[in-house]
Amino acid sequence: MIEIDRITKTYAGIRAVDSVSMTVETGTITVIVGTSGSGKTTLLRMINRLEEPTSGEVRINGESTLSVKPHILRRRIGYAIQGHGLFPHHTVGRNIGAVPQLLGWPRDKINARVDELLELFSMDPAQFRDRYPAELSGGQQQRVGVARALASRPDLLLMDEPFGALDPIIRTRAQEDLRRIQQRLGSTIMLVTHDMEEAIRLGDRVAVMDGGKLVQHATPAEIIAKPATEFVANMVGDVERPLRLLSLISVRELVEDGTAEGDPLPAGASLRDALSACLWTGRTSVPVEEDGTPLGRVTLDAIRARAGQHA
Ligand SMILES: Nc1ncnc2c1ncn2[C@@H]1O[C@H](COP(=O)(O)OP(=O)(O)OP(=O)(O)O)[C@@H](O)[C@H]1O
Repeated sequence: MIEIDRITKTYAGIRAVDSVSMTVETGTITVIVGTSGSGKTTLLRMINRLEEPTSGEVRINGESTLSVKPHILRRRIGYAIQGHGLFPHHTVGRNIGAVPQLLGWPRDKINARVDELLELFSMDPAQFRDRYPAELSGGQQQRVGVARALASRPDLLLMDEPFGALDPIIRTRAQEDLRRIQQRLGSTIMLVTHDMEEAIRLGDRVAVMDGGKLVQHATPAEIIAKPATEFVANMVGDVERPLRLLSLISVRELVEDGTAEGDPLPAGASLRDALSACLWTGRTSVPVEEDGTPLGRVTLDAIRARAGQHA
């Protein structure tokens, strides 16, 4: 568990981060979202002490980060940034193995870990392990950057706009990969973005920053349905709120008996996907299946009623 306790950073009398407190549960993703200059990066960098707090503290599993030397702390906390920051003259394998090597892991264990991570990121180890960063696509470099940050199984992974440089399609894939890998490894992640869409898609919790203050810290569904301030409501975008809400609810929740025409949707698809399928086909319902077995259908009326309930 990560406890952030009234952490504050003042630059020349201005509070870049103003008494922010929050608790992050182990094995979850917290996304910090806010406009430019709201203090997101400063908050993140105080956690691994790349910035020293003016006041307040951070505790990781009960231990204050102030009681650990910063360079030791940073070996225990992964850090991935936009543009990945890979060492250009080191191979992919050496890049990923950098922190385990610093920690003195035996070579066999490092090699096994490098291959395990490459496989997790769908990159064939035999093909990629000995390449240099310049021989990879932008999306592959980004994956290697995240793999490197995860290599020593850190207590916490901090990510600052990790997908900022990726085009929209690769970005969506990178987000899905991160979710899958986080669930597989049980990692605890804090990720900064200015993109509410990304926050809602990735976060177990979303922390919204405005002018250095934490204005709301809640689940994506709560953020959408009950924005704490006008600023949060604006960030979510009033017009898109029903659609965002539908994207968080699975078709399984609204499936009913009966048949429908057209290609079936998997039960894990979102109501937004179901709405899209209805609009695209001009039909008022869509069939639903699970592992090839028909489950029933979901209707446009049911989707409309659910969107109107505001979670
Ligand atoms: N080293 C510094 N010296 C003085 N002011 C700083 C310093 N670093 C950040 N600030 C100020 O602190 C505030 C918060 O900056 P921060 O980088 O944390 O915001 P952010 O939300 O991450 O923004 P962005 O999305 O643009 O990166 C800004 O007003 C910034 O100008």
